[in-house]
Amino acid sequence: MRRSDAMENAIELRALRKVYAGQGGGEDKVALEGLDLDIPQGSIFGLLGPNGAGKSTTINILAGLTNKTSGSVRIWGFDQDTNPRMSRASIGVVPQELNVDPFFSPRGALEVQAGLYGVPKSQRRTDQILAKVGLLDKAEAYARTLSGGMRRRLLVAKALVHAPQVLVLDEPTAGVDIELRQMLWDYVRELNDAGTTIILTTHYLEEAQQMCDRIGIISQGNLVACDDTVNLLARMDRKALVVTTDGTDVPALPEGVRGQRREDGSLVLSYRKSAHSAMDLLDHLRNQGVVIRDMATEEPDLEDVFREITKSA
Ligand SMILES: Nc1ncnc2c1ncn2[C@@H]1O[C@H](COP(=O)(O)OP(=O)(O)OP(=O)(O)O)[C@@H](O)[C@H]1O
Repeated sequence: MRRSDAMENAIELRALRKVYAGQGGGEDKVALEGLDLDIPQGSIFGLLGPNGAGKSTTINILAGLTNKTSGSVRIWGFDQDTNPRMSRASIGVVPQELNVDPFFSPRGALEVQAGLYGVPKSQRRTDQILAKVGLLDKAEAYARTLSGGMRRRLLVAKALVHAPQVLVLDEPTAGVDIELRQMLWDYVRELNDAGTTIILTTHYLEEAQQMCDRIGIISQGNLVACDDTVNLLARMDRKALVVTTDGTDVPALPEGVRGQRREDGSLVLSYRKSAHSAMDLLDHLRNQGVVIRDMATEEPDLEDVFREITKSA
């Protein structure tokens, strides 16, 4: 099938199913139950889910590293089955594991990768990419002498040699220090601004909230939520009132309101926006004789959304 010109999605998954065969008479494992997922062109899309949800399986199928059991995968409008060459050329994947060939220098590794993808010598941008990821001064170093952070950057560079329209990063900042994380995100934003669609998985929900304009949540092989980040947050009916009080106990609270002391001693009241207001709760506390020194309200974050959605799923 040909690439459709009216394409708006960088990725389209339909009824994507993956069953891992049980080893040595063990039970089969259904990792993806039949995933339907659209990832819009130009987005920074976060694929989230608890451990074992099926994120890596999805990414490995996109990368062509794992065979799907059934369903269809379209990358940049190219069907993976009927147009494997073009669909593969449209995507670059930065794997989770820091596997780099210890005997290649970064420059050598990029040249080999470019060869694998059939990038003609005249079109290679090896040193430009190395400079972008801050590895130009290490271009000739043995990969085995690179630090973890440098290896991560080398893997990003490798995924970019064929200038893919879609870049997938599987847990790119796991175990990465703050400085490198910032540099990585700056670069990812730069690539996105230049038109690359970004898909990432991360366990840092705060990071996903900051980086991703759209988020899909997988749980037990099913897509349980998929929406723009702002909509996901707005969907939450929860809010929190944080008060500094004189006492240290948690007073009696109206039904449906959860109260908890934080380590700093502040009292957090978590409530449904549709059922209570901060003003009601302040009145309630005062009526109980609680002396309030300071107050603030907090909107829900992605952590709350994630907890709520995966709990009900
Ligand atoms: N090669 C395999 N053989 C058998 N089962 C597998 C294999 N790979 C993954 N699984 C199982 O499939 C399910 C989904 O795994 P997957 O690695 O896709 O989850 P994940 O969302 O990436 O998890 P994590 O956040 O822990 O990386 C899990 O139950 C896992 O144990």
